This record gives sequence, structure tokens and C-alpha cells, in this order.
Amino acid sequence: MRIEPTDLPGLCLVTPRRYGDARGFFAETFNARTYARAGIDTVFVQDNHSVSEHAGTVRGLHFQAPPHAQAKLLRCGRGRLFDVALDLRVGSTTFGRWAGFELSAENGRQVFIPEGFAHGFMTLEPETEIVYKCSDFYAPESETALRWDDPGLAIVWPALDAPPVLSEKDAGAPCWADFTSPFVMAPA
Ligand SMILES: Cc1cn([C@H]2C[C@H](O)[C@@H](COP(=O)(O)OP(=O)(O)O[C@H]3O[C@H](C)C(=O)[C@H](O)[C@H]3O)O2)c(=O)[nH]c1=O
Repeated sequence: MRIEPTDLPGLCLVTPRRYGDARGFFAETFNARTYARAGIDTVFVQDNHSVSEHAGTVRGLHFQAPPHAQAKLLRCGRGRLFDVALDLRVGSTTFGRWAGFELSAENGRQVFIPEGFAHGFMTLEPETEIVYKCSDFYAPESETALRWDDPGLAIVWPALDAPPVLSEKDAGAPCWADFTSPFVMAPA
């Protein structure tokens, strides 16, 4: 398993090792011991799985506010998607900055997103599935959204040839300019 840091402190890419043979491959997509040894010692308590029928589906940007903040370990189980994490930690050297990664069933890449980030993705193929671990339980009362295409965030999403497929919640999400973050960067 390979872990690569990113420009956003704590956000990293994980590429599990694949053992290929004539049948296909085998990979450990999570292992508490090897991930902890590599610095990801988060205790995950909930697994999520979503399927988006259409390419150009956008889910996010979402996060749960403290005390129900969630760290996430994400991967694409089928299809392909562009995954985005946005640093919301006041005091972080990268507050307000985002990072994006193409995840696919083919590349097997995972993203570890610490608490204090908003998360969203855009599907790049039909029938795209994302599966991910969360470090806290679903707490809808603490859920918050930010506009995926907010000009203040200037996230460079893959080009779409039609309007995105969005939930009502995401279509009417608040703007960055009106946002006050509930997160403070934890001391190093
Ligand atoms: C997140 C969640 C949702 N639900 C129920 C609530 C709704 O009835 C239904 C769909 O929820 P929602 O529209 O919020 O699903 P997404 O738009 O995929 O939300 C997720 O999308 C972004 C990308 C994320 O990172 C979050 O995990 C999450 O916010 O599932 C649950 O029962 N448990 C849960 O943990």
C-alpha cells in the first residue's frame, strides 16, 4: 500500500497493493493495522455506498459540523469520478483551498479526508459507485452543504456537456461568501 501526502495537510492519497493473477486481482482495501502504521489510525464506524446512474452527477460539497465531524476513506467501486476535498479548518495554511483526484475502479486509488474538510464528487461515467468509511455516524442535524460551483472556491471540475444531476439540497446550497467555518485547525 502506498500513501502520498497532498498540498493540504492531513489529506492523502492511498493506493492499496493489488495481487494480480489469471483470475483478476485481490487487494486489501482497508486494514486497521497497516493503515495505522502508515499514519491513518482513524477509527471508522460507518460504511457508505452510493450509486449514481448518470455521468455528470454531482454530490456535495458536504460535511458534518462538530461534534459529529467525519473523517472519510473513499474509493470508487465501479466507474470513474472526480473527487474534491475542501479545507475548512480555520488556522490551516490551506484554509479555503481544494484538491481534486480522479478515482476509478480501474486505478483503485483512495482518498483519506480528515475531519474539517468538505467533500464532493462528480461522476465521469454512468453507474458510478463510491464506497467510503466514516469516522462518525450520520447526524443529519449537523450536516452542512456548500455550493459545488461557487465562484469563490473556483474548483476546476471536469467539463460537462449538460447541466449536472444534483439533489435539491445541493442545487440550493449556501455560498462560500456566506460561510463561517465551524472547524479550527488542530495543533500539530
Ligand atoms: C449521508 C447519509 C445519508 N443518508 C440518507 C439520507 C437521505 O435520505 C439519503 C440520501 O442522502 P444524501 O442526499 O445526503 O446523499 P449524498 O448526496 O450522497 O450525501 C453524501 O455525499 C457526500 C459526497 C458525502 O461525502 C457525504 O457522505 C454525504 O453528504 O440517504 C443516510 O441514511 N446516512 C448517511 O450517512
